Amino acid sequence: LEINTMSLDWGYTDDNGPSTWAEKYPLAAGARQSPVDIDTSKATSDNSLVDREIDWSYPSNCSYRIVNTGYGWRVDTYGDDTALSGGPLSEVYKLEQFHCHWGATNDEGSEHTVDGKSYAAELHLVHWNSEKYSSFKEAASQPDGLAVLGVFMEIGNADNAELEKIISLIPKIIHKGQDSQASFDLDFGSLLPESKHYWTYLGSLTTPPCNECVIWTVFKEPITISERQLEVFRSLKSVGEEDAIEPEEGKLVKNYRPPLPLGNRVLRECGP
Ligand SMILES: NS(=O)(=O)c1ccc(NCc2ccco2)c([N+](=O)[O-])c1
Ligand SMILES: [Zn+2]
Repeated sequence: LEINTMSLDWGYTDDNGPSTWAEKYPLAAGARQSPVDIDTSKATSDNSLVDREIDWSYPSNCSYRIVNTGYGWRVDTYGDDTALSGGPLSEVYKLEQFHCHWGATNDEGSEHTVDGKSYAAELHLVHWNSEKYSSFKEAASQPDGLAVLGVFMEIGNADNAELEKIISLIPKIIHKGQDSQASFDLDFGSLLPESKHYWTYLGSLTTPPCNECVIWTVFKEPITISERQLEVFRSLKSVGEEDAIEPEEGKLVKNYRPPLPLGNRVLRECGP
């Protein structure tokens, strides 16, 4: 019996991409899925969020490892001294990890879109409700368990210097499963936009198992990265070193889920 370990049970190709996920991951067909298109005419700026700005606090040494998940890069963080609060959040959430989604060309790649516009990439900072739950895993099964900050990334002329610290490590994790211990000093202020203007809604993980456990906060203002930096993301491979394939095969050129219907969910907006 030859088990073909090469075929992933989900991914971003025509035969295992987002339109097939619900076959193996039924939550993907839920009514509270992410991402969504942010229709700015539907966003309500009611007083429920007035003066409820998002407050984050991350020590620069909280990142300890970067790993190739097969779906992209992910930086794992020590959450102990981190905190995310305010905005739509009723408790303090701790940073678990951050990662990114991108496309094959610069006119796609973000997961959320704004009035139908895609950005070239989208950064996700994932937090969990450590006030109410005792672990990330437990929180990921609760409707208010996770809080993810979404930051749009657009192509600019300059490199993003902080992101460069991550990009410089990517050649060490080209293949799925590879990781690099890295306690780099990261100024998160450069990975988040200056403006705290955001949209927020109740959604899900944007990859299987698509748990509907995320309070999403998407910043309106993008940060910029260079084309070269984005090309480095695209050099990552979705297969392991042992998978004998052609050099050009298995490149992670896209890892974004297209938007799902907002349905009857409320989309709130806050900020100047
Ligand atoms: N693109 S995202 O920020 O929504 C996202 C997607 C998947 C997973 N994880 C997949 C997973 C497995 C069990 C529980 O969680 C995470 N995360 O873990 O923070 C975040
Ligand atoms: Zn993500």
